[in-house]
Amino acid sequence: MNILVTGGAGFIGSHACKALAAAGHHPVVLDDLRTGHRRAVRFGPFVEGDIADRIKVEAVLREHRIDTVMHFAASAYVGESVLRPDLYYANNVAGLLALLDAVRAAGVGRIVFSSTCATFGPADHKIGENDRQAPINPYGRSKLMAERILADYAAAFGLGAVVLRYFNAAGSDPDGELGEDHDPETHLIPAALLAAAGLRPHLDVFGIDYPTPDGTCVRDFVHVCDLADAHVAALGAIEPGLFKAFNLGNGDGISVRQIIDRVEAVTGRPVPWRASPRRPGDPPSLVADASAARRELGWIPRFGELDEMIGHAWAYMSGPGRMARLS
Ligand SMILES: NC(=O)c1ccc[n+]([C@@H]2O[C@H](COP(=O)([O-])OP(=O)(O)OC[C@H]3O[C@@H](n4cnc5c(N)ncnc54)[C@H](O)[C@@H]3O)[C@@H](O)[C@H]2O)c1
Ligand SMILES: O=c1ccn([C@@H]2O[C@H](COP(=O)(O)OP(=O)(O)O[C@H]3O[C@H](CO)[C@H](O)[C@H](O)[C@H]3O)[C@@H](O)[C@H]2O)c(=O)[nH]1
Repeated sequence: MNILVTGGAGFIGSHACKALAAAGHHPVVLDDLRTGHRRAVRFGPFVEGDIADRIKVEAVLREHRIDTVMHFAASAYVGESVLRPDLYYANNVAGLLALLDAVRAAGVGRIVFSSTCATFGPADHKIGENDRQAPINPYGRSKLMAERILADYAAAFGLGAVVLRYFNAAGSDPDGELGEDHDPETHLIPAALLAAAGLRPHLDVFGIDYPTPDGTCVRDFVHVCDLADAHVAALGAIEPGLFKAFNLGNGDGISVRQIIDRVEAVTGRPVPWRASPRRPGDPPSLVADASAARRELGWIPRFGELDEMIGHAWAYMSGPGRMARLS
């Protein structure tokens, strides 16, 4: 299939392109490089552009005879969304509407969408697809609005939509070709690795007084290659006029303190850290029940071990090219 991958120069989108190409598909990347990298586009053509540019997007869809759109492009930082909600609603909601105009105009009827556990509110149990979605930050609300738009377009226009709600993406391509490369790096595991590498003086632990076993936030980490595999599987689940959503995680709740311990064990280096105030918008705990994805998509995570995720991320970060860019 010919697949338009918006955000394919980013962390998860680039890994999805690799998996799609390995499965015999043809990924075409559309990305404006606001947080992604040209060097991460290696598995098909690259078009530099904004998802909100309807004319360009429609032309790309027609030129490459696109069957399916995989929509990764978004603004995706919880903390930033609290400070700049305007950016999040513009890119994640208005941007999606523009993209969907082009998709309809070009007669493309299939979409896979990157959603998030941030569309759920705080929960004290593993979160299933039918749990109440009550986001507590603008990022999560923008993604929930996007889900609702897709569901309404499926019902009204016959669009086939599969929504994949990732929990916390982690790790990197075991071949070392791709990895997480954000500037500044705000995600927990790479931030802890930077502290272990001596490239940050310390890791700030945002809140040590949460109602969790050790007082720090709990998340469910899922390997980026397992997320990529889920996208390949999702292609077979798209049905005209239907909206389907799947939660993707390993079902293991891991705290920030536990991440520090495992990063120290995997790297063999200390992670200096200090307690800092809570980060606005952070739910105490988010852990997935991904049984529907296993059952209906046949999704079987290959890299469910946390140490392996940290090891792959560390191998990528300590590789010569990346280290040279960081130091
Ligand atoms: N990283 C996570 O843990 C996580 C968890 C849940 C959901 N998600 C979602 O997965 C998707 C990918 O996240 P990521 O971690 O790879 O982020 P990323 O920032 O690495 O990738 C996003 C890519 O989209 C591009 N982009 C953004 N806005 C664009 C626009 N208007 N036009 C064209 N390109 C644009 C960026 O340049 C970048 O290459 C996002 O939709 C995010 O909300 C991520
Ligand atoms: O330097 C840091 C970075 C993070 N954290 C904590 O570690 C946890 C995980 O934070 P991340 O920023 O790594 O990830 P988030 O859970 O905020 O966000 C990620 O998962 C979200 C779903 O919750 C979104 O989908 C988003 O795209 C993706 O970045 C949070 O409790 C955060 O406060 C720290 O203590 N110190």
